[in-house]
Amino acid sequence: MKALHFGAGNIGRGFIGKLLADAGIELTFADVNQAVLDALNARKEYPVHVVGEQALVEIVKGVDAINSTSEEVISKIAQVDIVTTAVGPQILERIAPGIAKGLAKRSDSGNSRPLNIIACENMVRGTSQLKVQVLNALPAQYHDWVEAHVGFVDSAVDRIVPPSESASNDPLEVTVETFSEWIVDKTQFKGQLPQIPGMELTDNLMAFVERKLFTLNTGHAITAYLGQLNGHKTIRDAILDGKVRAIVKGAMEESGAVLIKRYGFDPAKHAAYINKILGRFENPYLKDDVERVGRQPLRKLSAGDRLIKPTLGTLEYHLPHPNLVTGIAAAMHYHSDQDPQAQELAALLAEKGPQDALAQVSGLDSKSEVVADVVKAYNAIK
Ligand SMILES: NC(=O)C1=CN([C@@H]2O[C@H](COP(=O)(O)OP(=O)(O)OC[C@H]3O[C@@H](n4cnc5c(N)ncnc54)[C@H](O)[C@@H]3O)[C@@H](O)[C@H]2O)C=CC1
Ligand SMILES: O=P(O)(O)OC[C@H]1O[C@](O)(CO)[C@@H](O)[C@@H]1O
Repeated sequence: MKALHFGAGNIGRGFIGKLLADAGIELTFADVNQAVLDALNARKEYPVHVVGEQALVEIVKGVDAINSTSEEVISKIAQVDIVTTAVGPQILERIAPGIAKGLAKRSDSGNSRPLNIIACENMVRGTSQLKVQVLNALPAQYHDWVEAHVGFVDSAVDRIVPPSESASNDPLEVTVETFSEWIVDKTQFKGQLPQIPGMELTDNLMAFVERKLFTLNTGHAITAYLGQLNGHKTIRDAILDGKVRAIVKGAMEESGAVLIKRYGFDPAKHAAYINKILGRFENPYLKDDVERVGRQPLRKLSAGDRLIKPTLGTLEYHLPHPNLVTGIAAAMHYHSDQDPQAQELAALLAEKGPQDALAQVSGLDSKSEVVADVVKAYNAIK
């Protein structure tokens, strides 16, 4: 088996790429970070520090790398059996044209072996969104062939992998938590279902995507935003602050009530899932900055993402949402000199004020009660 993985970053090296290589799959990374590409091609391996009760270092072997903007990507797509991505939601549209060219070459070369593409991004059905972008870039004469031979498989990816503070300045070293969960939609594969240890196959993906995105990521983001407001630099410090913890736990429970209603989750099991996540946020072995988790606040305040989607669910089922409201208000106060979206958010708030800025970013009705509640919380924080 051969695989091409776009995005040799934290999750790419620390989780998805590691699972593929450990399964004996011949793995090539595609990235744009030349230092990472050169190091991968020079060494063909890299260390993963799995931190927890017992820290261990696992060496990922038999990997190489190509530049994501090169023609080599096209020939790789024409030959491999699996393509995975972990580039960030906003980058998917940039890799779609290269994937389209590769699929055309695969068809023209008469390669009828099934190819499965799995986007591993913090998105709801990110691969289905990538499929639309690939088909938009692919001449219509190939579309039927793609439907017959290429699976676009949605997934839920869960492992906390902060940027590694490599003591040895190794650009490849990555530090990961022990916990990991990669769940893929088995109904979308073409050909044989691959048996990759650590990759769970399900026919009920949406329940798992929403459980992860609207529990872990919802809680994580609110921890980051309240953490910054309370002067904490790391997620651990923030979640150990009782004021922050109470609101984060409350928000995950409010979002959880929606998930329990929508997917019939067992309430006791879901409460345990929430408590396990709070423990993961406390992880003393991970150094995770609030800036990483709070990055790109416009994306995180958008309608289908971790703050607004759960709140819409509470409105749909007439469930309480005071802690989600506080979390949204805290997100609106997020600031970062390095994050263009944080600067854009601040400019929008200065120009339009909280009510209209929130409505524009989230798609919520500016005249709605929930927007009024958020504005009140936003001004109270101010
Ligand atoms: N870090 C984490 O704990 C988790 C991250 N994720 C998701 O994984 C995705 C990646 O996140 P991270 O690994 O944290 O980010 P990262 O920034 O560490 O990795 C992204 C990689 O993509 C590369 N890249 C940028 N443009 C590219 C292009 N055109 N072609 C190929 N590669 C390109 C970057 O050079 C970088 O190496 C995001 O969607 C994130 O939401 C999901 C679960 C956990
Ligand atoms: O990668 P994003 O969506 O910007 O957000 C970072 C999130 O990804 C994760 O790393 C895992 O989903 C969380 O640790 C964090 O909430």
